[in-house]
Amino acid sequence: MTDTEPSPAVRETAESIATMEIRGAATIASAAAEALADQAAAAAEADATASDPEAFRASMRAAARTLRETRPTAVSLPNALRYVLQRMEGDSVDRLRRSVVDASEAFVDQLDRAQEDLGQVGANRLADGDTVMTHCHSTDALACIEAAVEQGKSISAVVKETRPRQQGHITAEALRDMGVPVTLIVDSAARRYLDEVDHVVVGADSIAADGGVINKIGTSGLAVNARERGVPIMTAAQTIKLHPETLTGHTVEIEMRSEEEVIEPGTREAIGEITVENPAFDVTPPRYMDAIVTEHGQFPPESIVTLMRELFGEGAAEPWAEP
Ligand SMILES: O=C(COP(=O)(O)O)[C@H](O)[C@H](O)COP(=O)(O)O
Repeated sequence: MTDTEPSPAVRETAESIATMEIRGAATIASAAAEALADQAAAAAEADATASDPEAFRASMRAAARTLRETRPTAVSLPNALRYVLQRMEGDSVDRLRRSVVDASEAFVDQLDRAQEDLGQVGANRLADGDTVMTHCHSTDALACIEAAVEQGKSISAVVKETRPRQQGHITAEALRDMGVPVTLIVDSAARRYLDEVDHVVVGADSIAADGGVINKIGTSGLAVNARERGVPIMTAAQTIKLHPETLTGHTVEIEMRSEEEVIEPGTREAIGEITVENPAFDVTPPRYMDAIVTEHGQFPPESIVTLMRELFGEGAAEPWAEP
């Protein structure tokens, strides 16, 4: 390993995030934090970095940049890197390594606890006998449904399959395994089924300072339809989904993915000059979202900026940048 080369585990994690083998904002965040702990262990043993604190720090920043560049939309990824790198301290490589490993473990613990806590808050919004509609696969959204089931409430689910990657199938299986009766539908059937639904529950990849919710493509259309049918919609999102850069006017980059996720393999030539676009996420304006459920309680989207300022101050540090 040279002084800035990422460890094999960091490269593997970055590759798995980019190819969506590791996916979903919370899962991406914990994998990134764990990869930094691995980088710290590898750098503490490598010739170039084992006895040079500055070279060790540089290798941690480089690893964070490699992870950061994988997917642009879920802010949980840079927030995880920020959390760990901001706690890197010490004047020897051994102390630096320990601080990174401790911060990584603390981050992952915090993530698990936050999800459990927000699950309780989200569950309080659900009543015995309710049917919920889901979009994509969100572990935060599932935590709300699971907590409701554990409270003894009987919950059913209508699950949108979520083209093009069909993460709805993961949700359907997870709910089935919780004992929740599941009806799987294609995305375009959502409005038809909204009349049979009491709540829509979705997750978030990022939440902007104005309360806009950035989540899997199709969330905004679902939210508008839910409002039109009078069905409440909540976003379950732990606070690592709050996007601190939006406090200073930045917008959230929407990832564009390959056309191969949309068209049948081997059909490109036959399709000819048709342009295929594949945005992975969209923005639901705050006026179409009823509540953002976090580990600190539920918020009307327009007031989330208060929590964001409290947790992140006025903006976002970039501890992975070269000094
Ligand atoms: O949009 C997605 C996943 O998109 P992708 O499959 O493209 O990563 C999820 O709703 C959020 O990431 C929240 O997930 P969680 O609640 O698990 O953090």
